[in-house]
Amino acid sequence: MRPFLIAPSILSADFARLGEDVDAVLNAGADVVHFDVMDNHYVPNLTIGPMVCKALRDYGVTADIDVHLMVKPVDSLIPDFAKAGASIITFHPEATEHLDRSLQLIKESGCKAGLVLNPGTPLHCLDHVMDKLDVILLMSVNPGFGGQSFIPSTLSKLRQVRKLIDDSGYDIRLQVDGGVKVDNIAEIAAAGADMFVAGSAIFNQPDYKVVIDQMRAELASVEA
Ligand SMILES: O=C(CO)[C@@H](O)[C@H](O)COP(=O)(O)O
Ligand SMILES: [Fe+2]
Repeated sequence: MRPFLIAPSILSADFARLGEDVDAVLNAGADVVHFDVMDNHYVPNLTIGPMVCKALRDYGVTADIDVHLMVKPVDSLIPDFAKAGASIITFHPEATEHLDRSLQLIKESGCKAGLVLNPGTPLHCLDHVMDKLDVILLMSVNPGFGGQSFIPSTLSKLRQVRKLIDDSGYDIRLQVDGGVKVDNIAEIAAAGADMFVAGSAIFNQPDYKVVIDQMRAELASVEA
């Protein structure tokens, strides 16, 4: 399996000093910035858009920015986020009329593309698009809010998707998002995830490096 990636969700960052907080978490050892976009329509919460992504780039953030779109419809925002500096764009299949077209739009915009499956979303929507995916994101909470508890049935879903990816032969990351903490990250990795979104577990602690180091130590026990 490829190296594990830790992607702090900036939903739990300090928005009043976002650039500094993102720098701090990257300097503490995070790999990727997870950027949650909510529209108060597809999910019952409202967050940030392409201007904030561009602002982070202008501030000097060079790490990959992983844009998790929780918006409906998705297509019109894809070029806007690509221009704003997104590296990866993921969206939920329920939020678009044309799954394949939305994936193609992301690829054409020069970004990596991913699908996000909610806890209750079946796996069959992956069937005919595996060749267009760089990331499959399994939500381990229902989308809309940080700070929720990990839904345990995600573990068996992760095992199923890990097998699908391995059997497909495609180079696809398996990301998990929601309720990821130091005390469950090893179990989640053992089930097949290789990219871990964590918001409250990191940003609600005074020292980000301590948490990220603890997460890496847990992950090392799985790699061994
Ligand atoms: O997409 C979402 C929520 O919809 C996530 O990215 C959360 O922001 C993760 O937060 P924690 O569960 O880690 O606090
Ligand atoms: Fe997210």
